[in-house]
Amino acid sequence: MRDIIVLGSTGSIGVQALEVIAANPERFRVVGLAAGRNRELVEQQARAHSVQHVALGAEAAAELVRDVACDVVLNGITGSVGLAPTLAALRAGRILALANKESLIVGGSLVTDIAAPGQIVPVDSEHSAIAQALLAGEHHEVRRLVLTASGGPFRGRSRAELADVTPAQALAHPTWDMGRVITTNSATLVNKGLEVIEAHLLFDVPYERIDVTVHPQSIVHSMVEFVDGSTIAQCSPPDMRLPISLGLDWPHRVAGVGAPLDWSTASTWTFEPLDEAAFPAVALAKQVGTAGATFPAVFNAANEQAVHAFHDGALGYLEILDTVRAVVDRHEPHEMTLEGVLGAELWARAEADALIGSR
Ligand SMILES: NC(=O)C1=CN([C@@H]2O[C@H](COP(=O)(O)OP(=O)(O)OC[C@H]3O[C@@H](n4cnc5c(N)ncnc54)[C@H](OP(=O)(O)O)[C@@H]3O)[C@@H](O)[C@H]2O)C=CC1
Ligand SMILES: CC(=O)[C@@H](O)[C@H](O)COP(=O)(O)O
Ligand SMILES: [Mn+2]
Repeated sequence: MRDIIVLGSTGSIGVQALEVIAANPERFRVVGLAAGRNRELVEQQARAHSVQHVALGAEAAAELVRDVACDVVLNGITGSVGLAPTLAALRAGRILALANKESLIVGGSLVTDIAAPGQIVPVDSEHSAIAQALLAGEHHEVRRLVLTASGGPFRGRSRAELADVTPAQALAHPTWDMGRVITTNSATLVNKGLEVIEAHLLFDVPYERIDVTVHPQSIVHSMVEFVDGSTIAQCSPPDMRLPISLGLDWPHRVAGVGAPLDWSTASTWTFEPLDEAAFPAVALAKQVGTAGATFPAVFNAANEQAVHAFHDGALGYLEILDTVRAVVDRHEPHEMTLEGVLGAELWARAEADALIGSR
């Protein structure tokens, strides 16, 4: 039996995690829940799962992680506010099933330095796929990681054709049903940029050996190419319950958690290069990832501000990346301490807000 704390229990990842846990009561038990503002739903979840420990807000979530014994902390909070709970889970010696990619990206070495080997289990579908594929060889035998991207709702459009797209259009993801921020990030390809940094930090592969290919069907969740020319891919219908279940009990599989592929009907899987002119986010992410220090935190924080402004009607779609780039270009890196990272984030949010306000 594994005791689980679910952070972000009221969101897309959290709700699906609770489904996996409820369907496998002989294997998993929830011992703590944390949410942001949705008190009604988290209290309902606590009653349904007989959970005594509930927290609201990121600081309270970190406190919950420190105070309540468990085997696994699933971090499904959205945004870099998930950093404190991520650090708390690692310091408490818990397995961290990590959906909240932002905490790893902004924390960088602050997170990787305190994580024991295998302590972070990726829940992000691409990174779960890569972790599964890596079981096929040794680290020194890896030639490259290939992350798949759906391409989002605007795949195939030129930069000019992106000028007038609306928040509602950006939220119409072609293959996944996710929260608002990550869905918007999929539409700008910022999500894929963040995932390249996430892959570098999780798997210790240099940026020049991490590629992105556009695969609109979201069936191949990512791939590892080995030195002998073999490529190992992980494939399944797009359903986050599979990587969530692996996160809860890595590397063991939960029978029936996802539907298998249907090989009895004709289907086509396609791959195409990313249009970097229309979607410059991956190149910018590689630039900030390579620069390191507080640059990834600034990239993420400026993007979070710009995404909120886009949904508030204060910024156009193309201005999201323009704003992020302008903030990154002005950044003087801070020291890689927690104070340095939080200071850089504050600076980036203020800088982004000023740019947004001046438009
Ligand atoms: N959804 C998906 O399929 C995937 C998501 N991810 C990643 O997983 C994370 C969660 O995404 P997703 O579930 O889609 O997001 P949602 O927006 O659906 O859910 C976000 C969750 O975070 C909680 N939250 C927000 N702010 C705070 C806070 N200050 N303190 C505590 N909790 C907070 C929300 O609580 P409340 O609603 O109560 O305010 C909610 O439970 C993100 O990092 C995302 O990138 C990665 C891969 C796939
Ligand atoms: C399900 C998941 O892991 C998301 O991060 C997904 O990858 C988003 O799809 P995009 O490939 O469109 O960013
Ligand atoms: Mn992903």
